[in-house]
Amino acid sequence: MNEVVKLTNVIKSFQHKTAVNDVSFSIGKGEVVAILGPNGAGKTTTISMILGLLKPTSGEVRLFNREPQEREVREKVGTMLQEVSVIPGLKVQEILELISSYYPKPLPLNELVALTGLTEQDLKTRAERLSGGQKRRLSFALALAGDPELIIFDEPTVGMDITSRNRFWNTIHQLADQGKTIMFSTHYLQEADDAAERILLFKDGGIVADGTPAQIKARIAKQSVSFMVDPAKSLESLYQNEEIDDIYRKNNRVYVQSANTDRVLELLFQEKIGAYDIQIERGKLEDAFEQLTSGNKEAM
Ligand SMILES: Nc1ncnc2c1ncn2[C@@H]1O[C@H](COP(=O)(O)OP(=O)(O)OP(=O)(O)O)[C@@H](O)[C@H]1O
Repeated sequence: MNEVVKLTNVIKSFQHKTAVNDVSFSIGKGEVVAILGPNGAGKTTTISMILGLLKPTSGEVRLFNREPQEREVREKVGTMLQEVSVIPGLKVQEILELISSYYPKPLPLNELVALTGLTEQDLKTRAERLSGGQKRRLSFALALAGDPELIIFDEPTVGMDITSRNRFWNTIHQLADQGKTIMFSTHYLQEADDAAERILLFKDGGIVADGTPAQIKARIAKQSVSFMVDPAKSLESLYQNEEIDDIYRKNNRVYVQSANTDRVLELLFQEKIGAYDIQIERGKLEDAFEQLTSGNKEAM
């Protein structure tokens, strides 16, 4: 495989915290990959190491089979981070021309404008007068200025309105069609599902699932039987059953996940659990995601 990004047993510890704990994965040319996970899962730390902004405590990060800090590697990588900083005193067009001049094969200005939705007016505006949304467009244009082969975004759509969001993802798909490799982090399962062809699901500094959105959904959107029950009632006998994948409580209901819901119903009556208001449901994706990333009986 033509590997663009490769992490091998990467650990990053800060003084009192292991932010990334033994992560390994590789990403091939042309893949669009979402790093998905809740707050503090280690997404930004992982991205910072891929960009060469942080060094791993141990393990190895390689981009194009080289060190992330090498100049020739950095020229092939475009990024838009959470913090957007701009150069005050210069107009948008001047900033773009300046940054483009550092790259060996920059994209022409008109292409940058077409890809990012910058307007004629934006180009003439001084950086310090840009609105939040305009700053983001500039930052997106700067990420693409060097016509990068690998593009990395940390939570790119935070603060974007729906129109900007749609435009952003359309452009990403266009870039993916050109064979660019794209990584982005997000909190939102829906966004990862819509935009990525592969999801790396992070939790507590590790990867708990790696697959296509369809595979991840198939694994987490399991069928379940839900019911109300006296909270004092022990569910121990259910926990011991092999056909049951997981049991959790949400909004006073108990959810029992299993591929065999008929068997769960049988057990409920056999074991005299005292369940009432019983429902059989196909797990909702968002619920399953929440459950998966909030620490339950079984991780994937
Ligand atoms: N410089 C640092 N010093 C100490 N701890 C840190 C540092 N950077 C990150 N951490 C901790 O490492 C863990 C992972 O943080 P990280 O920012 O990578 O998570 P994240 O998945 O990007 O979260 P979010 O979605 O909130 O941005 C967190 O517990 C965070 O507090």
